[in-house]
Amino acid sequence: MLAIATYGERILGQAAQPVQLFDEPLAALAEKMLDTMKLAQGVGIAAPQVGQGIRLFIMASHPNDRYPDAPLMAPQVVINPQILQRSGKMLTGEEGCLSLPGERVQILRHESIEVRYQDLSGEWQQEWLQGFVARIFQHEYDHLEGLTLVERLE
Ligand SMILES: O=C(NO)N[C@@H](Cc1ccccc1)C(=O)O
Ligand SMILES: [Zn+2]
Repeated sequence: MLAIATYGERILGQAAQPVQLFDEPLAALAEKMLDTMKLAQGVGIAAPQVGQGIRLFIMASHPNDRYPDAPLMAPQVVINPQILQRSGKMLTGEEGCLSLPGERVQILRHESIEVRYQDLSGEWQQEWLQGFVARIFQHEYDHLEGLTLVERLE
């Protein structure tokens, strides 16, 4: 569906802007991002990766060829996310990035995080995430800050 920017493209190094309008075009973008992510066998995707410099990403952990052990969750559209708390405990785990095709690297992340974000209707959600889903959230959040796996390599 949408073209995915690859490492080195300017937009991946920029901080994204907060979302203000929770309108139909935003919902349409989220839908296209989900389709694009599924086609690429992904478990998450951030708006800057499809050329949109806004603070929106999708988390959609599900077992597939690339992540056979991934837990199944309903896809979640995350808008204007905040990380409120980070566990002291850190875990190293394997990550890939749709903007770095073929790369799989070991990355250190917080084991659990408390997060707050808006959904497509603008409603605020607040919850604790742990494990692989917390990992995806941290990975996607990095994209909104203009960071990729490359900047996270120890
Ligand atoms: O590139 C993206 N999202 O930005 N997609 C990654 C998401 C991800 C994050 C953390 C661990 C594993 C996988 C993917 O391989 O589906
Ligand atoms: Zn990525």
